[in-house]
Formats: sequence, structure tokens, C-alpha cells
Amino acid sequence: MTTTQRPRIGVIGLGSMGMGMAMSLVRAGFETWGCDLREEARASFAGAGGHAVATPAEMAAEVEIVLTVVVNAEQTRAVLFDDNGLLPGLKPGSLVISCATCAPDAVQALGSDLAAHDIHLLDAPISGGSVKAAAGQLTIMASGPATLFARADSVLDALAAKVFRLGEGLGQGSQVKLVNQLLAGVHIAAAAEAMAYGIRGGCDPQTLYEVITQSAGNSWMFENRVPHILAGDYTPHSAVDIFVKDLGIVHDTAHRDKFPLPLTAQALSQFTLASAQGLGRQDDSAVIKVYPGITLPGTAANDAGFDFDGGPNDHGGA
Ligand SMILES: NC(=O)C1=CN([C@@H]2O[C@H](COP(=O)(O)OP(=O)(O)OC[C@H]3O[C@@H](n4cnc5c(N)ncnc54)[C@H](O)[C@@H]3O)[C@@H](O)[C@H]2O)C=CC1
Ligand SMILES: O=C(O)C(=O)[C@@H](O)CO
Repeated sequence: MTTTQRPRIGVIGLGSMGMGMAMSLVRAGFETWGCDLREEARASFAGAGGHAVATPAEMAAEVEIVLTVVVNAEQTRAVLFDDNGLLPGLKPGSLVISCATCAPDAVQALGSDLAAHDIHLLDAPISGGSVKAAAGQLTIMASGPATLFARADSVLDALAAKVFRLGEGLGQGSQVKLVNQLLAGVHIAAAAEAMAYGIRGGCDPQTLYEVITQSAGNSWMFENRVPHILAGDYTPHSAVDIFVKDLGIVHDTAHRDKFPLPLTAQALSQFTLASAQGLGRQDDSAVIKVYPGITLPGTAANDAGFDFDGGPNDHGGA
């Protein structure tokens, strides 16, 4: 890359978040490569003016900065190091920006392993959901050396309304993201429980939403997720299994440090129950379906969670 040229960018993982991020980069004028296992995601991205490829290896020689927006640390390692991964094709000195929500120690280990190949890493988890990803209005909770931020600034600015620099060390961004995930998961579980309780008590769901969003019980997650419940539309913007993962990481890291997180444990249990009922790939608001004896908007009576005889209903996949 010369100083006058904009860096050529790769985005691996064109899902709920990565697709909007890759399209934001195209819109901002970056020449952008997008990679996904799913053919329909590649076709959408190619239609939006990006270069679409099926494997990371196919973009490796073309790009200087790569964002990984796959689900977890295991998938992030796979797109870098497995057969058809970015390495060994990625040029020495290139920068990888890790955006998946991962445990801080997993990001630190990734940084060490990449450094052995002369590849740099920024820890840069994201927040705001698919709508803000598509609008280039994310919050990014990043950490890493200042020299890497200088290289990444124009890219991060195209993706985010706010980029927080949380320190020089890898893992510092991810630790803050885990605090956000604790709150996000607990707030979604609480929003679902509150709506289930209100419906059971005979409240009109739409009216309940209007009252709560104008009252002290509101939260960003209540306001953002309850409309999915009201529409009876569980198309995943963020899946139930994302919170099984994220609250699992929060729970496990705290447990390792012998730090009690009783609210996190309870919320994790609710998402795990939903996943066990076959709802893992539905929108995370589907966690409301675990509550018995309520009729949710858009569903027939007794089609919402466990039947009274104790058998789980089959709501199908996403
Ligand atoms: N969905 C949301 O609202 C938010 C998600 N996040 C985090 O962002 C990350 C991505 O989440 P989502 O976009 O929701 O997940 P997603 O499941 O919608 O997207 C992941 C994409 O990665 C692709 N993929 C997986 N392995 C691959 C491989 N080897 N090669 C190429 N493509 C591969 C999948 O096909 C999928 O399209 C996760 O870590 C999540 O926790 C963070 C903030 C908000
Ligand atoms: O935006 C975030 O922050 C989130 O983690 C959620 O929207 C769901 O993963």
C-alpha cells in the first residue's frame, strides 16, 4: 500500500453484521473483498459492487487489511489458519481486525500466533446490531498499538459512529465487549420475561410496548427486540445461539476468576433452554417462547413455548 492509496480491504463472514460492514466499506469507496461459505451472501455482496470469494485464500494476495466477522474464536482461527485460510497468502505486515465476540485470552493467543507470521492484529469487537452495521454506525470497542490504529482509522471510521480506543493490549477491547454482552443478554432475557408476564396478565402487547418504552423500565434491548415479538417475526438479526455463546464466555471467564454473576447465569440458562427447544437459530427475542401458557403475537393459542402437558413445541429453525 502506498501512502496515497486507500488500503484494499477484506471482510470474512457476510452474515448479519459482516454483510452490512462490507457494504458500508464499498459505499465509503474502499475496494472490498467479501468472503462467505454461503452462496447467497456472496451473490448479494457481488451485486452491491464488492468482489465476492468463497474462501479466504482467494482474497489473501489482494488485500492489506482484513476484518474477521465470523461467529467465534474457533471460526476466526479457521479462516486464518485452516486449509484455504488467509495464511500463508496474506502479505507480511498486513493487518487483521478481529470483530467477532471472543474471550480476551483467545484474542491474545490469536495475536501471538499471527505475530509469528509477521501479521498484526487489532482487537475490535462491535456493537449496534445489523441495522447499525448496515448504516456504518456501529460502536467499536478496540484495543491495540497506536501505530495499528493509525493504519485502520479510515476503515473503522467508515464502519462506526464511535470507535473507543481501550488500550494498547489485545484483549482489552474484548473485555469491555463482554461487559456489554452481560448487559445485552440480561436485558433481552428481562425484556422477554416482562412481555411474557404482561401477556399472561392480560395486557395488550402493543400497548405494553408503548407504555414501557415511555417509562423507567425501558432498555435499548427492550425497545429494539420487542418489535420482533410484536411482529411474530423471528428472522435472526442476532440468533439465540449468539447469546448462548456470549453469556457462556462471560460466565466461564467469571467462574475461572471465582467471581459470582448470578443474573448472567440465569439469563444464560434461559437462552440455553431456548436453544435446547430448537430455537437456537431464531432471533434472540425468541427466548420469550420458553414461557408457558401465553399466546404470542403471530402464533396460535398454545403455540408459545412448552405446552401445559410439559412437552416442548416445535417452532422450527430460523
Ligand atoms: N448479530 C448481532 O446483532 C451482533 C453480532 N455480534 C458478533 O459479531 C459476530 C458475527 O455475528 P453475526 O453476523 O450475527 O453472525 P452470522 O452467523 O449472521 O454470520 C457469520 C457468517 O460467517 C460465515 N462463516 C462462518 N465460517 C466461515 C468460513 N470458514 N468462511 C467464510 N465464511 C464463514 C457464515 O456463513 C455467516 O454468514 C459474532 O461474534 C457475534 O457475536 C456483535 C454485535 C451484534
Ligand atoms: O449489538 C450488540 O452489542 C449485540 O451484542 C447484540 O445486538 C447481539 O449480539
